[in-house]
Amino acid sequence: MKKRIVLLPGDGVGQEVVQSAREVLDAIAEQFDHEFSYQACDIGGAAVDCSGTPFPAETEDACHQADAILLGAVGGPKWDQNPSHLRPEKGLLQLRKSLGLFANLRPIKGFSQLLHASPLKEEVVGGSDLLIVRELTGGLYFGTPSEISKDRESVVDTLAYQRMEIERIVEKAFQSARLRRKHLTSVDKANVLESSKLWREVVEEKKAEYPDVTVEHQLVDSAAMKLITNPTQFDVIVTENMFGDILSDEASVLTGSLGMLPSASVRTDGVGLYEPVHGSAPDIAGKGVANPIAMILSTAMMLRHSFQMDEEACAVEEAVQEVLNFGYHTADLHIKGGEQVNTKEMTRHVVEGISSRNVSESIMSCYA
Ligand SMILES: NC(=O)C1=CN([C@@H]2O[C@H](COP(=O)(O)OP(=O)(O)OC[C@H]3O[C@@H](n4cnc5c(N)ncnc54)[C@H](O)[C@@H]3O)[C@@H](O)[C@H]2O)C=CC1
Ligand SMILES: CC(C)CC(=O)C(=O)O
Ligand SMILES: [Mg+2]
Repeated sequence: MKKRIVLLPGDGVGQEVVQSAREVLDAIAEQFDHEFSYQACDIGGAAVDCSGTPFPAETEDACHQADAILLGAVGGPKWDQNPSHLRPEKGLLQLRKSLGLFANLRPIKGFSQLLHASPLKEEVVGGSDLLIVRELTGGLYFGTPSEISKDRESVVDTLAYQRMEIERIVEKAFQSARLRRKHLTSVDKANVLESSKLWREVVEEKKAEYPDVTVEHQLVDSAAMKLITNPTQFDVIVTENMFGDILSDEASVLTGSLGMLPSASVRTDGVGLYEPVHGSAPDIAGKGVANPIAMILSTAMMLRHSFQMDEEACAVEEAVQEVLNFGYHTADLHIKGGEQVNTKEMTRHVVEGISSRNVSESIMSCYA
């Protein structure tokens, strides 16, 4: 199969982990006889430096024509003082909005080898397997007005949602729950926010269409606590943009590292954007030590969701599983008796796992 993939490395460790994704895709193409063509484009701080904007028109055009997009991360201290329209993060928000990618799927499933890599007790973390369905193109990150007064004495951000925006993400979450353990937790702040009251109302209306799915509502503050004290109570969590952003970084603790969490940003049909949950990690950028697994698992999500390449996605996930079985891990993790490796070595081990695989092997496990 022929596929056009746009690569958006962005900034910091984004550059390093997108290179890993490309090597993994090359191995998949060779093993399964596909033809992947790549177009690398600028976004974020790199684009501000080259073109004076975090989301150049050429990048936007390329993304609209692609079969799928892989993004590393954007941002870093170099651009922290930029005015808001020249912030790298703005480029990513514009990309998501331009493509209408309203649903961000963030699976959180720990690997058994990494149970003790979490600071939480093994008996708490064990068996946790959840999916955060985060609304991605509305809420506080997109509301207007969003401005600071000239005298810098007052500031406003706006949390706005249209009913339609809530309905479509809630539907996506119900559909996802149907394919999993059929339990949906809607997380909001309905004791205070009008947007959350409408959110809760929409969930209540929609649940009649999904009688096989059990539904509960939780307030975001206590949900944040339960996520790390009793994570196995969750199957699918649906929530608005900023709550989902924060809860998913928190949930990464269950897996041992933020460097383990993949994501897919999708709409009802069409192109998808696949991006790790983590950011540009300026504290380790350029050192070659970043964990590439979040990006590699995002690549597996791309194969499955955008290209319907289930076996190929499983091959990537199984190779990651195998590498961890051998005890290889990057510096953000620890495996008892294992060996610490850098980004390139980790990637090479995953690539070797894919290349040495017998294509007729049965599918052992699928990550998401
Ligand atoms: N999707 C994106 O492009 C995102 C961009 N950002 C941007 O990234 C920059 C840094 O933000 P932070 O709050 O520091 O969050 P971050 O996610 O970049 O890093 C948080 C911590 O996790 C570690 N970490 C992250 N990814 C890792 C990986 N692959 N391997 C090993 N360790 C990893 C980092 O070293 C750091 O200690 C900011 O400019 C922020 O706006 C933040 C989140 C998402
Ligand atoms: C630009 C930010 C909203 C990126 C981020 O933290 C995320 O999407 O998780
Ligand atoms: Mg985030």
